[in-house]
Parts: sequence; structure tokens; C-alpha cells
Amino acid sequence: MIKLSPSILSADFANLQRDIAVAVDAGAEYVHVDCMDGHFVPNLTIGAPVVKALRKATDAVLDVHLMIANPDQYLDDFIKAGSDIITVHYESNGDTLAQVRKIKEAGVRACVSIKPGTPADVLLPLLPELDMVLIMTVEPGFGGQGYIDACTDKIRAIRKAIDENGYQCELEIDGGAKLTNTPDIVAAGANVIVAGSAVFGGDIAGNVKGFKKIFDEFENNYFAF
Ligand SMILES: O=C(CO)[C@@H](O)[C@H](O)COP(=O)(O)O
Ligand SMILES: [Fe+2]
Repeated sequence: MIKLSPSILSADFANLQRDIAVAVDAGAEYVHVDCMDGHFVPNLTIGAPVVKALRKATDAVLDVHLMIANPDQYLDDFIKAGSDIITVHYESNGDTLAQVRKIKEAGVRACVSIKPGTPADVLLPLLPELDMVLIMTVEPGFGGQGYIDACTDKIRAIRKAIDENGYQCELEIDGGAKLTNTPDIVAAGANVIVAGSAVFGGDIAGNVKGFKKIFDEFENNYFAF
């Protein structure tokens, strides 16, 4: 099943509960929370206290994307805050596999992300243990950037590895997804689409429904053959 994970980085920060409710009521499966520390990326956003507040404000699946230099220092906080999915970056400090195991032992779904310049191959040994993999399709740090076309081959490569080995691992992409390029992104094999500016810029419910319509069309065509 193809899912939408709206990134609240582009939502109204003074009305997060309201904007999340609109997106979820319109059909969004996940809610993507971009946590940035000003070190791993040149931007400073949300920390565990905000995730904790969101946990009280919504039953939605909180898809927490950690763009932080030292996950080992903060994983406990994000676990306790009520994250449903935690993504750590392969490029962050520490032992990525140990971080994945710690997340899973806490009963939280674990995901590893790679930046556009990191080859997909580094994910292959991790895939058997992952609940989700996240291919960044922009340089992490900011919403509203353009999709990097060169990342599409990495989506294809990871989809192939997941399917050939029968791994139970979702394939998420993040950055620059719009209604116009999403058909190509799902055709390449992504099944979780993060979209920030394309959801929260303008009519939130209408934008979510636009993405869902593309997913439905793809799934109907795919299963028709
Ligand atoms: O993690 C990030 C950026 O670092 C993303 O989640 C963006 O927030 C997605 O925004 P759009 O590119 O969809 O506007
Ligand atoms: Fe993100």
C-alpha cells in the first residue's frame, strides 16, 4: 500500500494540532516530524518535547526523522516522547545498526536514511533489520526544495533488493515530492511519500486527496496486470 507522510515542517507551527488533523482526516497515513539540531544540518527545528506534545494531540502515526549529529544522545528522549517510527541517518555519528536495534527493542519502528550523496549500497546489510528505509531526494535541512532526479535510481535499487529478498521494509522518499513527479516516484518503487510544501502550502485536505488519487490510480493499474 502506498502511504502519504505529510511533513509538518511546512505546517503552521502555531496550529500543528489543527493542521495535522486536517491532513489525517483527508487520508494521510503518517505524520512526518523533521527534527534538526543545527549541526547535522544548518537548521534548527523540533525536539523531543514537541513530539511528546504531538503524541497527546493526535493518534496519528508519528514518523520522526532525526537529522541530528548524535542520535545516541537523544534516542531515549524520542522513544519516550511517543514516536511510532524513528529514522536515524547513516551519516550521523555512532553505530547505525546498534541504534536500529535500540529503537526496535523499545517497540518503535526503525528506519535508516541516506543523503543524496550517499550510495544506496550502504543500506543493503541493514535492510533485513529495518522496518523502513528513507531515501532523501533533497539535501536535508529545509522544506520546499526541488527533487533531485539522480536519486530515482537509488529508489529502484532499494526496491529491487527489498523485493528480491522478501524483506518486510517500507521504502520512503523525502524531499521535493509534488503531484507532478509522484507518479514517477511510486513507479520507481517508493511506497511512503513525504510531502511538506506540496501538502501544507494551500488547501491541505485537497492536496492530500490529490496525492491519494495518484496512489489509487497507480495501485489500480499495478494490480490490473
Ligand atoms: O526532511 C526534510 C528536509 O530536510 C523534509 O521532510 C522536508 O520537510 C520535505 O519538504 P518538501 O520538500 O516536501 O517541501
Ligand atoms: Fe524529513
